[in-house]
Amino acid sequence: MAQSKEERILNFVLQNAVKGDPQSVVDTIDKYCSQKEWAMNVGDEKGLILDKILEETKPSVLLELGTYCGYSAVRIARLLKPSARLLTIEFNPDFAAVAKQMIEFAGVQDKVKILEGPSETIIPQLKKKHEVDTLDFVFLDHWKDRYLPDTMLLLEHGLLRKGSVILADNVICPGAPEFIKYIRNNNSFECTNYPSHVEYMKVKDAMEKAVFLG
Ligand SMILES: Oc1cc(-c2ccc(F)cc2)cc2nccnc12
Ligand SMILES: [Mg+2]
Repeated sequence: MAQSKEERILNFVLQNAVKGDPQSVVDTIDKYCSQKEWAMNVGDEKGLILDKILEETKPSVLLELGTYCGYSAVRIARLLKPSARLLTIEFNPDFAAVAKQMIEFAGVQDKVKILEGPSETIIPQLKKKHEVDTLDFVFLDHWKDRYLPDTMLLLEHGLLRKGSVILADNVICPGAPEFIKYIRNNNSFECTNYPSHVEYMKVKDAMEKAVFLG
């Protein structure tokens, strides 16, 4: 079978990054995707915003929606304290297979667990099947029309607590207008916008942070 773009990214990492060094995996993916083939990783510019918010929040239990090749899972895991855990949901089995190898090569597999399937099915299972009480940090980076319904699911299933941080990628491009309209008009959330650019491009984008007030 012809190689996919995601397999080409993985192979470039396996051949050029340092095994067990998450920073080198992040840098190598950025190098490939800025010079050879564009891919929808959060990238280094928005990645630095993600890093800063993680360092301010110091989360222990994290959820990511949209694993893709595992770039942000590795980027997040490299900053987590030893006891912290990241659950990451990926709908596409081919992407999940690449991400699994990426995460293992980076050496962060003890902190990251990939949950394969649709977010609308997995979110309701987090408490009973994945031993989650509440989430400290949620990174929304999957299909933009799922941002609002999945946020509603998190609330409905009591997965957010006072101070839980939701960080959403791509609120300008491709955009998540329904999510933004809801979250900015909901008094239970304190929102902050972080202007940036689409990964590896000059096109404007932004991330939105929403802190749940309980
Ligand atoms: O960060 C992203 C960027 C884009 C994207 C695609 C095409 C463009 F032209 C511009 C931006 C799509 C994404 N889908 C899911 C998760 N993250 C995404
Ligand atoms: Mg994105």
